[in-house]
Amino acid sequence: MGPHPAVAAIRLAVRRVLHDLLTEHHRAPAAVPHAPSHEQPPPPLVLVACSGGADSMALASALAFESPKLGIRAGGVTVDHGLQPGSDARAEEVVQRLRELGLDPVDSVAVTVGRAGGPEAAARDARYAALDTAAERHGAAAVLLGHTRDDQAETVLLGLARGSGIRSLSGMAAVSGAGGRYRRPFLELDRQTARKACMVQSLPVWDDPHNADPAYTRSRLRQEGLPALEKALGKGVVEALARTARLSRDDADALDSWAGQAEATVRDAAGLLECAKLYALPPAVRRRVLRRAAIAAGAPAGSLFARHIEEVDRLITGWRGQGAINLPGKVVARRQGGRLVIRQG
Ligand SMILES: Nc1ncnc2c1ncn2[C@@H]1O[C@H](COP(=O)(O)OP(=O)(O)OP(=O)(O)O)[C@@H](O)[C@H]1O
Repeated sequence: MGPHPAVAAIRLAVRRVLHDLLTEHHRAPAAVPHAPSHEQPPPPLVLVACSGGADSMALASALAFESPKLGIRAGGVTVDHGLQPGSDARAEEVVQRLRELGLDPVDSVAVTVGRAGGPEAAARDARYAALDTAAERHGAAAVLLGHTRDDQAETVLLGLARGSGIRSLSGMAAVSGAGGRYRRPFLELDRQTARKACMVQSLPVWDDPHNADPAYTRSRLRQEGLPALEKALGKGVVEALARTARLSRDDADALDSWAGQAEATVRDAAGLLECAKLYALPPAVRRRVLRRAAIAAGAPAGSLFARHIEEVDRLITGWRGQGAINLPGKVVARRQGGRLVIRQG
């Protein structure tokens, strides 16, 4: 008898990602350029980022099962955010469970969570910094994350509510981070499947109280928002939102690339943006050109919002002699004699 369907599903999702990694690994140029060609590169190491929750425990179990069959080494990392009493002991428990699955090396990394951008963003920043460091320390080819289709649906809704365009509707990428380090094998898998896979494999899981804490936006969306949407629109809404993410990502990528090409055509010989040429661009392309120019001038991408760009855009499309626009990073945009000047100071 084969494995339970939920276990088969998580293993298949991980196997696909491991296959991709192996293919990339064998295509990559040798780390030592003049090494004799008969020397095989060492087998790649893949780490699982594990909180001890159902999604990442299911991921860890599937990685432990699939990796030896492909000659891949598998390890794990758990991050202790230090936000709850006893979090260090829980992290040690996660380490224990990962070792019991046969993963090696397994690290527990304690981080200090700052305050920048709110508690959720600060914890995420600290976590990714710790995962990056762990991946580099071990020379890992990839770090697997347990985000599911439900997480993706939540991310799309959060992006929609921000009102900042299709890039924020495109959710999380299956591959992201420096050199494509982060992989999300469960992005097309629902949370219930991961939970079920843990249950039938008798894997103990830890339910993070933050996930149910109404103080957090994502928790409210998870507990109240999505269930209400499913009630109103039907169960298919999660899948539809995940599809929206995939389609929006392709659209956003295409528009970004169009804007990259358009930017060169709207600059004069001195490199200044010509307002008349900007005006002639489709609004979606023009706004992207303006965003690129603001970032190139020193505006931090993370604090440059759609409303900033809309204001700069009005210097082109709603010109009535208005003054300079102040942007984050002390960047100023002003219109001068048919040119748009965006620079710091
Ligand atoms: N403390 C942590 N240590 C290591 N990895 C983490 C930690 N918290 C989250 N991750 C990684 O990020 C993914 C998404 O985390 P998030 O908190 O959004 O979801 P979650 O529902 O808590 O996930 P899980 O059920 O796996 O705990 C996790 O599946 C895991 O891969």
